[in-house]
Amino acid sequence: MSDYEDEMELDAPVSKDKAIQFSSDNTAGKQKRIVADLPVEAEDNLPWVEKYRPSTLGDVSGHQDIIATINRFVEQNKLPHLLLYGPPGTGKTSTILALAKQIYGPKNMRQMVLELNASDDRGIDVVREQIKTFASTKQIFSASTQQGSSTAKFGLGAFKLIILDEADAMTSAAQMALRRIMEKYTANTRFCIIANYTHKLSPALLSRCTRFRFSPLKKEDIRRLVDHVISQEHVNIAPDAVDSLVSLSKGDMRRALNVLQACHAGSRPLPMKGQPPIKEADINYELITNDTIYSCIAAPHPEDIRLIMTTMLSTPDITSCLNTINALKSSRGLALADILTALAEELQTLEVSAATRVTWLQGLAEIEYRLAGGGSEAVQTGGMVGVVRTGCELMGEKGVGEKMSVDG
Ligand SMILES: Nc1ncnc2c1ncn2[C@@H]1O[C@H](COP(=O)(O)OP(=O)(O)OP(=O)(O)O)[C@@H](O)[C@H]1O
Repeated sequence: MSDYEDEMELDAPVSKDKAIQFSSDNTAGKQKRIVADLPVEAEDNLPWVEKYRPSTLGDVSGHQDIIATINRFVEQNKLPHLLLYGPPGTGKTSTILALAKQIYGPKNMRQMVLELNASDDRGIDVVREQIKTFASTKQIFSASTQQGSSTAKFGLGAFKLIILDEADAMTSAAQMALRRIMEKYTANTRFCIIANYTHKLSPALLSRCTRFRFSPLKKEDIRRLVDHVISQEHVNIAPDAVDSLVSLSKGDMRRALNVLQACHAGSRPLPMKGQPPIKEADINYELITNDTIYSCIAAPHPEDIRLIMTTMLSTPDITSCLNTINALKSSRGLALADILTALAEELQTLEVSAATRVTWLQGLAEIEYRLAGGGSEAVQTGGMVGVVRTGCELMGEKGVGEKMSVDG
């Protein structure tokens, strides 16, 4: 799509409802995020992660300290270069987009914000050409014309904003080039670097930014948005399934929303007597259960993990132990990597001697490492049984057996 067509699309008549629209500008070979007004129907078709993306800083779940500090920067008109880092799906991109919207207002974001996904555009040419061109051009409107933004009040409209998403994928040459550009254009540009890992970023770049770590979201923060989406989208889900969804998301809001949407899409409307329903809210969907959530996430069910653990702890005969586990793995379609994660958590709940615990943790960590490096699933399954049994031998059969009977 040409820039001209982009403009036409933004100028098209629309309803009052607004949403962020994404567009891939293939001509420039880069991803661009475009803020546009969308009709309500178009908004309905968005994936829930986009439909419910926070549109103001106040909508961002959790990270209260970070949001408060960023708000203070804006109030004092002292926005530094930012580095937002942390695990996926915790709100880094959402936070900076909400901030940009607050500073410039939705209408001016296209002129004032350049968003580059460094995974695609990681070369030195991008830094040299695209960023330099954008950073060096002057803005074409004054702060006072920016409707619906806090810019006029705070005078931040003087700055353009460059968002470098997934910057840890940039080459080191591009990072070197970037640090010069950051310095050169500080008078009229602020950079926001987003990354999962800071160790892949050059120290020179790190020292130029104020860093904020986005930790995995707390369960209550995920639950609040999940509950909101459930009621907005009329999802029919059992309460214990919501609990499982929230804890299996492990602090990743994107994962929680994607799984919820996938499960909802998979649940069929129940047959109704009389007239067919007119509104979405009137349709009754099949109940989403705990099992639906586990199979959608492809996580092993806690009962299966408990059975695997009990088998290993109580069966000294390694061959029959392996046969039972392999049969369960193939009947339930379980992957060893998933079993290891859940098993390590489950073993932690047992009261065992320090020597046994160390043997288990160290051994499982090694197996996970070998598996990630391409080790054979069958051989490593044997390794897992060996590690757990070695820990049991250290305690003597009685110790572990007694604990298992206490836990039931
Ligand atoms: N803190 C949050 N509050 C509300 N919604 C969130 C939050 N974090 C993530 N989300 C939801 O998850 C989606 C993905 O979030 P976002 O793109 O901000 O994650 P990210 O931390 O930048 O992840 P990545 O490192 O993978 O780029 C958003 O569209 C939003 O719907």
